[in-house]
Parts: sequence; structure tokens; C-alpha cells
Amino acid sequence: MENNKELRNWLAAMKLSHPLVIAGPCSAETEEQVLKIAHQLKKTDTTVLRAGIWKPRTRPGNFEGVGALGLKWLQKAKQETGLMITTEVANANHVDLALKHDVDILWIGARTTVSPFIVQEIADAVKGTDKIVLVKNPVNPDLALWLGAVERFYAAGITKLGVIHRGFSTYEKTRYRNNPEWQIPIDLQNEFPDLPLILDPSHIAGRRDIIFDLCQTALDLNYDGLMIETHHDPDNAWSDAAQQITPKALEQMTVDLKIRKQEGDAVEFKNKLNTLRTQIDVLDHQLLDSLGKRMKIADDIGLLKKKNNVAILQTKRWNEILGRMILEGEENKLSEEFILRIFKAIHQESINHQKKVIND
Ligand SMILES: O=C(O)C(=O)C[C@]1(C(=O)O)C=C[C@@H](O)C=C1
Repeated sequence: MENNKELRNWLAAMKLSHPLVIAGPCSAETEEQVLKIAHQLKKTDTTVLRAGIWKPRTRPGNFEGVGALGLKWLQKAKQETGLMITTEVANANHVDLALKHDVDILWIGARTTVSPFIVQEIADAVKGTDKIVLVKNPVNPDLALWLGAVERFYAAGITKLGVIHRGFSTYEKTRYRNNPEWQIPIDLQNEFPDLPLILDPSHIAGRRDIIFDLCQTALDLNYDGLMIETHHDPDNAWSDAAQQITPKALEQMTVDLKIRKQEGDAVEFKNKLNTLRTQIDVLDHQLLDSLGKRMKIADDIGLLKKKNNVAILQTKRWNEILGRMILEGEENKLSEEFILRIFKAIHQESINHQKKVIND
């Protein structure tokens, strides 16, 4: 599959003056709940009503969705409000039921995207329809696996495609439920600038207080839409209560979010930007120059260790460096997370250099 302008035709056809908003509860709970939320969302910028019908849960024993019954409620909400409807499908049977209930958009969950067998089964089931399919990133940070899933739908003749960025699982504890790893969707945009990209801040955040910031970051990175879990009574939601917001809060959020232009055209703006970019180019050059010099020293250390039969990894020294860099980073307004990432990468490269020298 290659990038082509037609990939965003389905979104352009909606003729929206703002990013696409998909909103609705994590799970459909009752008919009243679905209808109530749908009617409240009708007063917002929402175009598509979302609700989980079958919920894949990390551990058994939690609410696993109401099943096919919920599709009738979604269908009723669509008839009453005119909102499009979307739900997650995780096997061919789900697809069959969703199609029977006139679901407009099918989304593929993060736990499904990891499995090419299941994705293929779903792609075969959607084949021949003109449904829109949105593919969430896999739980693990693997761009090829994400794109591979999209390609399976494309190969099945589905051209109305998009991707949803919901963050990635990590072993390390972070402030997020799922780490955003913004670099991955940025790389994806580079390769497929016309594949609509939607942020799911609810699953990245896991809590409602940082959803706004995540949405603003996404808009600053030219995302095409937002999928936000919304519930009329979030605290009493049957699943993911902490990360859902009310339709009222969603309405306020869409007012407060700043939608920026992709490019500015004022001459003064362009000149100023050019000057700043030149400064960045100079600093990037210096960074690479310093890193190159650092690796040359690593080569010398490698040689010295080889002669003296000393191991490459020196944990005590490495921890001293890390501790010092975190403190210096703080003084330079660089976050600990950033320092850790960058120095772990530098350390790894230094080890690779020494490995080469020692085994030569
Ligand atoms: O100081 C050393 O012994 C090195 O090999 C250098 C270095 C580094 O790149 O800073 C690399 C590997 C060690 O684990 C510790 C530090």
C-alpha cells in the first residue's frame, strides 16, 4: 500500500470545519444510557457515536460488554440523532452483527491489531462493503504491525481507512495508562500523510485530567480527529470510569482547543521561522559532532578494556552518569523521562562501539 490522496476522501466528504469528533461511552450499558449520551452529544461537535459492545478486558471478571443487544440501542440512537455509529469488532461474527445493525464505522482494537490472523479474518468479513475501518495501534510499539493491519483491509478492497493512536503498553510506570510514544504516529504520518489519524486520548491518559493536553498535542501534530470516551455520569460508568468525561466537558474542550494552520503565510512569520530553524540546524550539527566524538572515546575505552580484559558494562559508572545527567537535565528544563531515553540510547551505542572494538 502506498500513500494516496484518496485515502482521506471519506473524511473530506464529511465537510467538517473542525477535526472529526467521535465520542460516546466506553461501553454501552443500557438503552437509556446510550440514548441519553447520544442526545447530549448531538449538541456538541460530535459526528460519530462510539460505544463498546464487546469489551476485551485485561483480566476476567470485569464487565465484558452487553453483546449484540447493544447494537440495537446504537441503531436507535442513530435513527433518533442522525449521528453515525461505530463500535469495536474483534472477530468475523462481530462484523456480521455490526453490518446487520447498520454500523457505519468499524474499529479494530489494539489487542486485535497485534494478531495478523484475526485481522485477516475481520478483513475478509468486511470485504465487499463500503464501511469505514479505523485501526487502533497494536499494544506494543510496532509501526510495521500497525500498518500491516491497515494493509490487510486495503488488500481486501476497503479504501475508507484510518488509524487511531491509543498509546502503547509499557512495563515501566509512567503518568499515562498507555505511553503515547508520539514518534510512532509521527513516523506513520511521514509515510502516509493522507491516512486519517485520530487520537484516542482516553486510553492514553487513563484519567480525565490530562485528556485536554493530549488533544491539544494531537492537534499541534496535525491529527485529523479525536475519539473521546464520554458518559453522562462518568464516575458511575461500568468500565473505565476514571477516563470518561461528560458531553458538557467535551463541548467546552472543543471550544478551548486551538486548531492551528499547517502552514503560515505571512512574510514576517516565514522569516522568523527560517531564522529559528537555522539555529536548530546548527545545534543539531553540534549534537551529532559531540556524539561522534563521544563514540570515538568509547572506541578508545574499548581498546583499553580489550588489552586489560575488562568487561564493557560498568554499572556503577553508568549509574553515576545517569544520576548526574538527570540533575543537569533538570537545570536545563529537560524532563527525567527525556534524559533517561536519550542517555540509554547513547549508552547502548557506546556498548555497540566497544563490542566491535573488543571482538575485532
Ligand atoms: O566508562 C566506561 O567504562 C565506559 O565503557 C563508557 C560507558 C559510557 O559510554 O559512558 C559505556 C559503558 C559502561 O557501562 C559505562 C560507561
